[in-house]
Parts: sequence; structure tokens; C-alpha cells
Amino acid sequence: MSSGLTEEQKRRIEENRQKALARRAERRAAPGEGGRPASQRLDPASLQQDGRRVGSCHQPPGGQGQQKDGVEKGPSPVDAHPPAAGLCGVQPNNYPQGSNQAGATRPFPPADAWSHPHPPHSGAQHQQAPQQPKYYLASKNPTEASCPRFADGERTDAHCRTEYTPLPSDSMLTDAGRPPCGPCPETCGGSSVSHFYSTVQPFAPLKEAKVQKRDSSAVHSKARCALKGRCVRHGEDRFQVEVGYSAELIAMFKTVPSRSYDPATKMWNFSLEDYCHLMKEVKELSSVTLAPLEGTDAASQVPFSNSITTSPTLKTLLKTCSGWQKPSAIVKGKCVLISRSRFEVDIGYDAEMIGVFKQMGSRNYDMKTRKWSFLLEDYPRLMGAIQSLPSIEAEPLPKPVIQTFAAQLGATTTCAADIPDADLSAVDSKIVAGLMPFQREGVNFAISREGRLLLADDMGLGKTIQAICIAAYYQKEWPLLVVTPSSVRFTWAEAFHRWLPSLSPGSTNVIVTGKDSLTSGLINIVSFDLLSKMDKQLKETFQVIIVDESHFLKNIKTARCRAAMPLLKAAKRVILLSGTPALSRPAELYTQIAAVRPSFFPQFHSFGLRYCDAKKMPWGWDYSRSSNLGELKFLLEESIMIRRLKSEVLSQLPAKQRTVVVVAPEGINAKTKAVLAAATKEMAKGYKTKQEEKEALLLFYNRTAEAKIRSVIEYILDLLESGREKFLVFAHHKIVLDAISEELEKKRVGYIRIDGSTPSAERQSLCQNFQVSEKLSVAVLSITAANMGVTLSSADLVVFAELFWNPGVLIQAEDRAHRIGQTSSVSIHYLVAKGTADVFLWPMIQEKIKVLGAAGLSEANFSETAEATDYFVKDPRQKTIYDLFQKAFADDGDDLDEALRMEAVDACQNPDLGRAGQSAKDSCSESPRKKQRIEDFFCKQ
Ligand SMILES: Nc1ncnc2c1ncn2[C@@H]1O[C@H](COP(=O)(O)OP(=O)(O)OP(=O)(O)O)[C@@H](O)[C@H]1O
Repeated sequence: MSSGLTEEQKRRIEENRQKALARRAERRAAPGEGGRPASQRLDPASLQQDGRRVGSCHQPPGGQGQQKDGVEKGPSPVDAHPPAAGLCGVQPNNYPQGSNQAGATRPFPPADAWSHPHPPHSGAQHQQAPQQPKYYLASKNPTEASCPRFADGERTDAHCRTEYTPLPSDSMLTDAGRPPCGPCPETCGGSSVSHFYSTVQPFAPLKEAKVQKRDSSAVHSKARCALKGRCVRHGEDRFQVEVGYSAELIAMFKTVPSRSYDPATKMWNFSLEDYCHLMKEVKELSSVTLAPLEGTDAASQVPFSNSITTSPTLKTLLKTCSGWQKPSAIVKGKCVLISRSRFEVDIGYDAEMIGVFKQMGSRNYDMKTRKWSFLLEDYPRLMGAIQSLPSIEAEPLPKPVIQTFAAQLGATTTCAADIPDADLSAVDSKIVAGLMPFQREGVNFAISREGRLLLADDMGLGKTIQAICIAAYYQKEWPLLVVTPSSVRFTWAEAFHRWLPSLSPGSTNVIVTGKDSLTSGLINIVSFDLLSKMDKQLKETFQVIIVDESHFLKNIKTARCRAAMPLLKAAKRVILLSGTPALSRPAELYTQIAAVRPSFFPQFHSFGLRYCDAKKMPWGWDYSRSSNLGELKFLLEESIMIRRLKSEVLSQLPAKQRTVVVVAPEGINAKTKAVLAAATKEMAKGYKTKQEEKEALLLFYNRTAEAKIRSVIEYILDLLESGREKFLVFAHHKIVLDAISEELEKKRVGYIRIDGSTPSAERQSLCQNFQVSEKLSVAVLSITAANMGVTLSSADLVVFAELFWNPGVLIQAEDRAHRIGQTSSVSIHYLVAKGTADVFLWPMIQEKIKVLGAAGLSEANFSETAEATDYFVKDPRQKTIYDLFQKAFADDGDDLDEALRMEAVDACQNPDLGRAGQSAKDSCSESPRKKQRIEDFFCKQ
């Protein structure tokens, strides 16, 4: 017996009990009454003045409340509660008598426990006197303290069920062979309650309540029995039903997961989440009408997710995320999001729980996976019901999922589906007009997420232009910080000026040493590694930050990540760019999620448990696996991430996209710089003969190759770290090809190499291997020896580590990837270094490609960014050299021969003549005319 009653309550209970006993005695004495089941007697006189009915009412089956002597006793406060609130009922008859196991308990009885004289086994049984042994609750009554409560205040009655003793045979059966009517828990005096339970029907209450409804309607005419009541608000998120007694109403109440009975006021109250459902049920009852809550109308019929008044609050929903573990649980499982609108309950079998599932309108059972799924709008109701099943433990959806899908869960009225078009009128029109449709959608998404997002488009889809546009939308909050791999710092600076022409020339500050100021520009561009060396300046905060290749931050233990995270968390706008968000390795995604939404998973461990299949090992936790990946993807896509694959937007992409990558000048050492500067100066003076000119240019070209090696390798390694799985690298000089090969070997990256020394017979098998093998990531190719006759379409990225003055050769080389079999748009990156021969070659190449394009001979023009390199010819001295290059090579009738000759020169200049010399000779094998020329050339040397 609960000890929490006041004296007044006890007194009233006793008073009611006495009244009930008296009325019962009267009825028994009255002729013609005794044989009718109490459930069929509705005596208006038994209604109290306040409208509540006292006295006869449906009796819980089994003669609950009977003492051994067969005399009803007054209702205990516990009895007056709905059983789930701590009532100690009997166990179902298929459990051993007195069993205390959790699985044998029920959080609340089926409706019939109160309203129907039979246990709700089957329709047939309803017509018969119960065959099962009947139990009643013996003297041991649990105290409040002995009954642990769920978060919602209900007690886990597993602890409350104690000793049960069979009822004295038939002592309490009515003449109809049914147990006699017992006390109404609301108003009547009565004895402590014991219940019959269905052995199977878990959430049978609703169904049974309907059986009850039909029975009732057969007996009562609506006009005679209609009981009027109303719903009133009860606290922040509950409502109370003020109504007199109706057995069928009580039966239905007991099917509502959030029900609570207040013995003091003798009223039932419920969560607003259940309001619609309850009103719907009431509408079906013939004998009761309820006035709706103030502020609603028949709105009660509207599902709660569409109704403001009845929506579950986000707070209520979030409550389900904590305190869900049940020590008594036997069947354990979890809820998992399986689409934007549905969730699945991944759990073992329990009949009662299946009954609950079957009450959900949106239920769906997947025969293959043997899992049940539901619409998110059913989540609150389902979780409420599951929470009241003590033997079932279902891990709820995580908080971030609840927060993100609040609209679908019915906790907000805002529609999350459509992303509005952002107002970009304040942004440079050049960039706005230049956005492809899917890029515009990316910008809209970013702005709808208030500038905090992970832009995870496939590689080459133009994340740069989108990021610049998003950042420009927040230009008032600049200075801007851009964190990038060091090899593309200057490319970023170029892109800003190209796309935002309104920027003044000095607005970009590319940081090249740890001593540079991090904040001196309007746009500050820094590499990951330099950022981590600028600890003192890291106290500066930026409101807007772009992080290119943000997966570089995947490891929280690295210096770069430790340096960047506080800045990102403090910033107002965080634009992360990654073409390879490690969705299959969730642990690697954590830092990026935390950077964009620190509140989602404040602790890595909870993220690890849910998405990394975290396992405790002898040495600590292992987070290297993955779990619930689908949910993670839906969560990220709904909240912070936008990702489009190339295949999805292919129709908007050109067949080829050429990009110029300005490689870092500090990659060139001081000595080489000086040599190059001297050569430039010398060439600007001019030469007497064409031959002299060409030789000087070739030497310059050769020095350029040496100068670029370091930056080229850095760029290739960055590409690999960014997740590029397959690409081609073209170079001309042997030293460059060798340096790349050595680095790939050092890093154990699978590659093939085709240069002039590769026998023709071997080329084919090398190409075939590259096409099919996932282990071969890079094809290292000589511009002159591998620009034709090979197919390498399994790659969709071509990198030119060096330039070549004949654009026809370059286009042919590009087409190793861009050919039949290619299903994607091909990205082509030209690496260009300032202060080298590139400065002269590049404008020339660009111009020629434009001409080819105009003539329909080249499928693609250079992108806007590529054109941004016009500045290369601003120096009049440079112009002279540029003209020199044009004169020397552009007018040459046979550029390829020239290239071969240069390769031979290259071979001669290197002590290891083997490859290059061989290269030239091999090339000759394809053309007798060329062979002759090269042999002539070698002979001349
Ligand atoms: N709207 C556009 N108009 C013109 N050129 C564009 C546009 N969008 C992208 N490009 C060009 O496409 C090329 C690829 O763009 P970008 O380098 O931004 O791709 P990305 O998504 O960052 O690729 P990665 O992940 O490989 O770095 C660049 O040359 C860029 O200038």
C-alpha cells in the first residue's frame, strides 16, 4: 500500500468503500437486479453530484479487490492508480504462480482488466466464464520505495508483483458465471485490485476496448447514457479529462501510454502527445462525449503532428533520450532512423510489444529483415508505450536525430523539406551568375544552415566557387580565414579574385611562413601545417572560416586538428569542404561534425557507441568499426551536410574541366630561383640565331622542371590524402617522372609508369592493369611517350606536372582519360609555377586551346579560374620571352619532333641516359621518319 496518502484521502477512500458495500448489498437484495452483470447496470442515481458515478461499475476480472472472506475492501491508493503506476497485478496465467520475473509482468493491464469480465484471450472466451485459475493479491503490498519508477513516474511493477493466491472458487462469480462487478477505481469504494492479463495480446487494450465498445452500444442507447465531460490543460504538456465514470472510457484510458490517475482529484490525465488519439477513441464510444481542449476543435481528429496544440514538445521528445535503460529488461533493442520519415525498431521478439507495434497506424513489417518500422510521427506514442513495458528496453533515437527531425516527429510546425532561395543580391554578380544550378542549391543549403555546413560534393564539382559565394554572403563578418593544403593556397587566392572582381588586389593574404600575420588581409589563406605553428596568433578569432579538404582534420590528436578546432567552434560560419567525407569510417568524421555542430555529440564516446560500434577491449575502447551508417547519413544530410555525386549532376557538367593550379613558389629553392631569374634576364636580351634561342629556352624549360619537383610531389601527395583513388600524372622530364615514381614507392602507393623506355608490348598490359586494379592509384606518364595510343579511362583526373608548348599534345594526353568508357566528367589540373618557364608557356597554351576550341577541335575551354592566369604576361620583359617561345615553337611545323628532340636533350643532360635515350628511340620505333630524325639528332650530339 502506498504510504503517500493524506489522512483526508484515506478517509474518503474508506467512505467510498463503505458506500459501495452498502449499494452492493442493496442491489443484491433488490429483485431482478442480482442476476445482471454489473457492467450492464447504469444507475443514474449512482452518479455523484459532481457528475462522477459511484457504486456499480465494471469489475476487473477475477473479482479483483476481493478479500479472502469474499468481502470487498476499500480501494487502496495504489488500486486507484492505473496499474502501470505501480499497481501490483497478478501475473498472466501462463506464468508460474508467484513468479516475479520481469517478463511475467505488465505495466498496465489490458482494458478488460477493468472493463471486461473475461480475460481477453479470444472472442470465444469472451462468451464463457473464465476457465483460468483466478488470483488475488495477497497481503504484501509494495511501498512506493520498493517500486522503482520510470522516468515518467510510473513504477516498474516487476518489483511490485508479489504473492498471489488463487481466489476461492467461484466465490465472487455472478449468476452469469462472471466475476461480480467490482469497484470503480475512480470513485467507488473497493478492494485492492488484482488483474487478469492476457497471455499474449500485448497492447490488446485498444482492441479490447473496441470489443467493449460494441458490447456497450448494444446495451445502452446513446441518448440514455451519453456522459458528458471535457478536456482541460494540466501542466505544460498534459491534459486532464473531467468526466464522470464510464467503464468503457476507463478501459480506453488504460490503453493510453501516457495515462496517469490522480487519486486526489480522481481524474485521469495524459500527455498532450496522446490527445488526438484519445479524442479519436472517445468519438467512437457511444456513451461518452468530451469537449475538446480549449483552443482546439474537432482538431482532435487531426494527427498530432499537424496540430500545434497537441504536438509533443521537443523537450518532451528529448526526455525519451535519457533514462531509458531498464534493469529489468529482458528484450533489448534500439530505434534506428532508416529514412527521412521512418524509423525502425531493431529488437527481439516479445508478444506484448508486437501488440504495441500493431497499434501504430504507420507500422510496416519487413519480412526479410524481420524488423518493424514506423513513420516518425508515431515515434512519441510508440516510445511512450514501450517505456511502460518493463521487460522491453529500446534505445531511443539519439538527441541530434530528434532535434533534426523535430518537424517529422511532430514537435514543430515548420516544414523542413524545402530550402528557400537565398537572397544573393549583395554578392558579386559574376559569381552568382556563374554558379551551376546544383551549385546554387549548395549555396542555398549553406545559408539555410546559417553558414555552418560540410559541403561534401564529389571531387571536381566546384566546391571552391560555392564556398567563395557562401563566404561572400557573410562578407560583413569578414576577415575571412581559409585553411587549405599548402599546395593550393595560391589557387585559392586566384579564385577569390577571379570570382569576386570587386575585391581590391591587396585583399588576399597568403601566409607563407609561421611569422606572417594571420589577420593582415581581408582574406587570409593559410595551410593546415602553418596554422598549427601559429599558436600565438590563434587567439584571434574569425567569424567566417573555410576549411578546404576538411578531412585533413580527421584525427583529433594531430597538431593541425588541435589548432583548428577551437577556431572553428568559436566561429559563426564554418564552411568545411571535402570530396571524401569518410562516411564509411565514422570515427574520422567526428571532428568535422563537431566543428560544424559542437552541440550534436559533445562527447566522442556517445558518437562512438552509436556510429562506430564501439567495443570495450582489454586495452580500452575500439572505435574503428561502424554502425547505424544509414542513420548517420540521414542525420548529416538533413542537418549539416550536402553531397552530390558527379553522376547525379553530370548533365550540368562539361565533359572536361580544366583547372590551373598555381603551385607554391617557396617550393623552388633560392639557388634555382636565381638561375631562373638570370636565364629570364638573358633571354629578354634576345639571341642572334634561332638555334641559340631554342637552346636557351630548352635550358630554361629544364631548370623549370627541377624547380617544380617539390611542389609537384606535394600536390600529388595532397591529392592522395584527399582520397583521390585514381589519376594520371603527365610530366616531360625524366627527373620529374623519376622523382614522382620514387615518392610513390616510398609511400607505397600503387602506380604504373609509361615513358619512352617502356616497350610497346608492355604498355598494353600496364594500361589494362591500371584500368581494373583498385590497388593501382597513379599512372605516371611521359607527355611525349604516352599522349596517344593508351586508354586509361578508369581515372577521371589528369594532372599535368609540367606544361608543354603544343596544346595538341596536351589535349591528346588529356584524352587518355576522356575517351570511350569514361562515364564521368574529366578534371584536368595544370600545375603552373610562377617565376619559371610556365609563366611564358601558359598564356601561349591557353591561347592556342582557345583557338582549337573555337574551331571545334577542343571540347572544353579553360575554366574561369584557369583564365585567371592572365597576370602572367603583365611584365613587358616577360612579354618578350613569351614572344620568343611563340616564335621558337609555335610556328614550328612539327612540335612533336621538337618534343622528342628535347627529350633527347634531357636524356643527354642527365648522367642516366638509359630511360630517356631509350624513350626517344622507342618513340622512333612507331615512326620511321621520326626515328630517322632522332637518330640524326643523337648522332649530332
Ligand atoms: N560554375 C563554374 N563555372 C566555371 N568553372 C567552374 C564552375 N564550377 C567549377 N568550375 C571549375 O571546375 C574546376 C573544379 O572546381 P574545384 O576545384 O572547385 O572543384 P572541387 O570540388 O573543389 O574539387 P576537389 O575536391 O578536387 O578539390 C575548377 O577549374 C573550377 O574553376
